[in-house]
Amino acid sequence: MFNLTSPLKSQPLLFPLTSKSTIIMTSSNPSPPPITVFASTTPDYDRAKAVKQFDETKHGVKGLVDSGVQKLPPFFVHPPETLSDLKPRPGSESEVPTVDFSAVETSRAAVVDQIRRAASTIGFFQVINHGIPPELLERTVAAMKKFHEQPAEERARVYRREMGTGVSYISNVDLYNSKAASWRDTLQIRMGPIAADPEEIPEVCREEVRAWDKEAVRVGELVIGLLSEGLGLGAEKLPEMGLVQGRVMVGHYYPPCPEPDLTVGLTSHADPGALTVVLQDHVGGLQVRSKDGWVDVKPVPGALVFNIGDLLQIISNEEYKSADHRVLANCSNDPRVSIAIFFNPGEREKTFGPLPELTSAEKPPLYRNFTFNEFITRFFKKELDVEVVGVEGYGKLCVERKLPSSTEVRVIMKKPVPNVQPRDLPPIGLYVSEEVSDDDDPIYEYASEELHTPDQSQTQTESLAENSAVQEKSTNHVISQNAAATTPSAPVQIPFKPPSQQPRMGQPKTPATSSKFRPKQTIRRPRASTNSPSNPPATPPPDTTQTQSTSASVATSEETFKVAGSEAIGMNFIPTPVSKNQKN
Ligand SMILES: O=C(O)CCC(=O)C(=O)O
Ligand SMILES: [Fe+2]
Repeated sequence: MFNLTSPLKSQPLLFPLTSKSTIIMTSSNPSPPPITVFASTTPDYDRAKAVKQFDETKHGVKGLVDSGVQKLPPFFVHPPETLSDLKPRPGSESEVPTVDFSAVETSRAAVVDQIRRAASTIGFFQVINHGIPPELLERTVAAMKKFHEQPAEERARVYRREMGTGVSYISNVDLYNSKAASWRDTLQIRMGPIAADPEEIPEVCREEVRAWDKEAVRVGELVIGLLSEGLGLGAEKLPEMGLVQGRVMVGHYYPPCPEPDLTVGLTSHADPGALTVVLQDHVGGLQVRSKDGWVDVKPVPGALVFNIGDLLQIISNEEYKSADHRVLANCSNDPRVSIAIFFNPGEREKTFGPLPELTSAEKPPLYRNFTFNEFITRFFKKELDVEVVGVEGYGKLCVERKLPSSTEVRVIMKKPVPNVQPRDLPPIGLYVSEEVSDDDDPIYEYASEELHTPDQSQTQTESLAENSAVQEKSTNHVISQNAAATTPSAPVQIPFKPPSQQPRMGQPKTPATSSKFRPKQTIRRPRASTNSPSNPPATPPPDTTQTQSTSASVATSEETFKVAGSEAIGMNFIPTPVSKNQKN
């Protein structure tokens, strides 16, 4: 899954491309020399052109390594705020527990407890003795490695950004939108609810990935049952919600990196779906963010790594935690291979939200109900759309628009917002609307009255039950600090209209409740698109990369919006509902 940290979390600022950056590396070397990155900052460096050229080779990062590169192409160099934070806390790996499933039969309650504890703290755990034959796991990793190490022409045959066939080999899903590329290539395969035609899956790994998917579903369902018990819901409740039917598999290949201190393998993100399982090889580099800092998820032979996704965090009303995680650039001599499966609901129109069993007057729902369709659309909109970044001054809601180039547009809401508390803030996508006017300039509009005026006529309970809003994690994080500083009074629950009544993209405005803001710079966006995450356009339009080189414009492909700034791998494969005559 997109900061990008999570699509739901605060994003680092864009990499300033206009000036030379000096990065002081904090390594074990007592006096590390400052590393000066001239790369992306050289005035005549045409980043957009370089990115496009790289993409058009269709050979991925592996192709670069095979060509003998010793220095990173500049567009792989990450910003100082990422690079200065690449080490884990020493000795912290023990925080990700390893759970032995051979005890499920004999001591189920103990296993449930171990999983519950991990899911509600660090959000990650490893599972051993899960019953998947070790040879199958080894064969699957070897087959995926073989795919990525085929002759470049073979790989190039499936190198594509569009997902129509359900199979795509790609380097950096967000290549055209991210602030910096990552040292990794990926083979993505849709496994459910409508699996890719097996003939489309590269033969070199076809049999293995299908067998791995089958076994992973079995273990995934068991894990979801145990997680369900951990919530006190019995073993059936979560499994009955069909959370493993929509599946995307990603086979990542992280080639050895010549300058691993200047880039990453996979940027920090949280997975948006319900649950993820990762089969990783021996190399290592996966890290999860704990409350005290980054923690290694060390390879354990034969183990599967499980992590809670955003959807399960929401369903569990935050009993379970969807944690940020990342992969460091590979500093070993061996390539790293990992194969993840994202478990998502199979039905996009089904409604999700905190389970009523998990809410009460003391534990009110922290999110409102939504369809998975809506959730995932918001996920993909998040990075490029307006984002609340803080409360400035006395209760002024500050939103910021981030673009894939060096443009940032900051909009300060004029209306004071007293008593803003993290939980009171609305989901941004539902409240900030954007229009393309006649001259193609977007107009930002904030329905301020509607949003922030508490409706005193409703009781708190009613407002929570009927109108509780989906909360942005990023909003929560950022606002909670700022709001605490500016609004010390007790939280006030502010009711919101149901999403269907909120201003949306392209809907007519209500002048009485709107304030208009014009961004400082012209931003060109498509007038309309019918593309959906499951139905992306064939290719980025020709001007996509070019727009990135000009700081005042934004990519014009709907697909690039959806994956914007995100490494939400595989989520552009969001499954469509299974039609009656099709099955997995
Ligand atoms: O490669 C890994 O170990 C993790 C992959 C991951 O987090 C993802 O694909 O979302
Ligand atoms: Fe992930």
